[in-house]
Amino acid sequence: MDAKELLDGLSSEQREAVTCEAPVLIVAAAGSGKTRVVTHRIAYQIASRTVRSTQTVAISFTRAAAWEVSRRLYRLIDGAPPACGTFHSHALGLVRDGLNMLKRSPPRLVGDPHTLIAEATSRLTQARRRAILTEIDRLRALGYSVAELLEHPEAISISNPDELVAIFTAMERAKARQHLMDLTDVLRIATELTARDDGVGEALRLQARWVYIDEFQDVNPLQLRLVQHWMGNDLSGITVVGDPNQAIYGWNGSDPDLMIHLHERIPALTRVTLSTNYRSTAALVHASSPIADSGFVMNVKAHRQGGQAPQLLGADSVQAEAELAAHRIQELHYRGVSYSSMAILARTIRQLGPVEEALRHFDIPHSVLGLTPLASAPAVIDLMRVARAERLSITEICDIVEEALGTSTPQQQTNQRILLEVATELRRQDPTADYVALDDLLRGLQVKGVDSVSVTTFHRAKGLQWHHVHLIGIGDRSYPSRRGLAPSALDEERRLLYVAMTRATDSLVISWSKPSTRPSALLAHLESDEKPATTPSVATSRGAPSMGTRLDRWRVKVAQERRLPAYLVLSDIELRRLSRERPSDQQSLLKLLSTPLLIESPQLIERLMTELTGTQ
Ligand SMILES: Nc1ncnc2c1ncn2[C@@H]1O[C@H](COP(=O)(O)OP(=O)(O)OP(=O)(O)O)[C@@H](O)[C@H]1O
Repeated sequence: MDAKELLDGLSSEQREAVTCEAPVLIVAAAGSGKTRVVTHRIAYQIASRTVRSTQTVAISFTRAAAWEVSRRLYRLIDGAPPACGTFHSHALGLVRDGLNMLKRSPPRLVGDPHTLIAEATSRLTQARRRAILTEIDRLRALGYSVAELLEHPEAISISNPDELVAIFTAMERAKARQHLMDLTDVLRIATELTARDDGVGEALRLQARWVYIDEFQDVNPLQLRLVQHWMGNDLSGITVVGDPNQAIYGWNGSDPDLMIHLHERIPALTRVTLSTNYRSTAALVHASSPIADSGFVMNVKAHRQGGQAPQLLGADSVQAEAELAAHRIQELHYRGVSYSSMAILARTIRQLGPVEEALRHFDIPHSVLGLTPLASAPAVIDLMRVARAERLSITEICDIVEEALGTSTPQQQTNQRILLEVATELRRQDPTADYVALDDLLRGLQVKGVDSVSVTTFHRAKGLQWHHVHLIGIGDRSYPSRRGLAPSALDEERRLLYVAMTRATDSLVISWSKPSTRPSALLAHLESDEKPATTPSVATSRGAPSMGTRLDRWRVKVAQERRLPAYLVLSDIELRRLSRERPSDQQSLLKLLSTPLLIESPQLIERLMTELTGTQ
């Protein structure tokens, strides 16, 4: 595409973000088209010869995001696109190239360095061990070495810092002894190599004259330091895009202040704001915006007008809440909504269990934690099983997929081709990748053409969107969790809820279950806008269950007897109608029903009547 074409279809603020001169900070609201802007900006600058592709680097936060950027650039750029990858994949490339030039072999990569210090931590309780290791990870992400910590023990934020330093030292020694490096070391070694005052450093620095970083709010000091050295301490060619309101990786040392105060490091920085949300209806933007306010006011505007405010629902138990979500999904699907345009999101992986169970119970196709139908397609499962069993490298995987393509059915080939495309791109980004990295990438990918509900965590939902989203576990007693009560952690939980709420394009349900009796305090502004809805699963506060709860239990019982989804026995709409109208005879009951199963079964009508009138 030529430079002019690349501006087609962009709003005026997006055009400004694409065309303005670097260095630039693009502050982008949720749903404001960050990926479109980043990819069009890179392509535009290459097409207008402002930057050279070979000296350009695009950095994303996840493999899935890097893959998406790379995929789009292939379509937008005539010729070879620039290097796209995550911080770690770029850093691995630098370590490999740099050490190669120095004729040294790179240390072997170890996934989890904590496994190396089992002995040094064996006396500790589980909780203390976890606290120390988490704190070591945080300090390392901030760039601290053992020597630096000895000079600045005040940086350690847990009790008995000497114990932490001793364990940190043991970990570093174990890695050195076995010639190992972990992912944090990869960033550190890459930084040292790029900072070298010799031909090696010079050659590496040539790669990064222009750098584009997406999701900049999640950058930690170690990552920023790498970029700074890689660019030869000249940040004039940098473009960063992000939203401080979506910073959710504090545990990894990331700090939205790095973005908010970037102009202090780069005085020539131009700031462009993308304040229009193209994703969500005005009602949803209105509902999520107050949560976003973290001293970084953005005044988000909605491109789409109208819409419904989020629905607030309470349930009796975690299981009832999960069933509620499943019912709603089934009902929407019944009305023609595709499964893949719906998602159920939770704060923690643990909360997804009951949801998965409820969806399985109702035979609703779903993908948990982004394990997409591509990853679960039989042809892909078979190949990945071989890859895992034989611990194949990415090159070997590409070979076996290519081989399999020759003998597969056309149906198998569709998924295998996508797999090959993904594996080939991963090999290009990171030739040292293996089956673990590919597995990881496949989990994060949304594949078109297969219909299933996404069930995932708030963290993993970042950057994605669905038409209808249901957030579970957002009650006054459960969100934020007790762990989130320190002021900085509380801020992060608030931002996390903001990320989750802004994933919905059209409708959003927010639910909770006992012991919570109302929505999280973070949603107080919604409660005053709209009285929380009562739901089929809500029980009265004390004593006898409400009519809604009784009818819901009744339909679940009948559904189980007949091995049917509950919505086919009695839909949510009918259930609410019956709770409200309370018909006292069969004739008025029949007028309120539309589900064929009930209408055609005198026996069920009689049982339902008994339930409604409370006679046993
Ligand atoms: N100029 C535009 N006109 C119409 N739709 C647009 C425009 N720009 C972006 N969109 C649409 O808005 C939606 C959100 O875009 P995108 O996912 O890139 O947002 P984002 O800024 O990355 O959001 P988030 O940070 O919340 O993940 C997408 O459906 C995209 O196609």
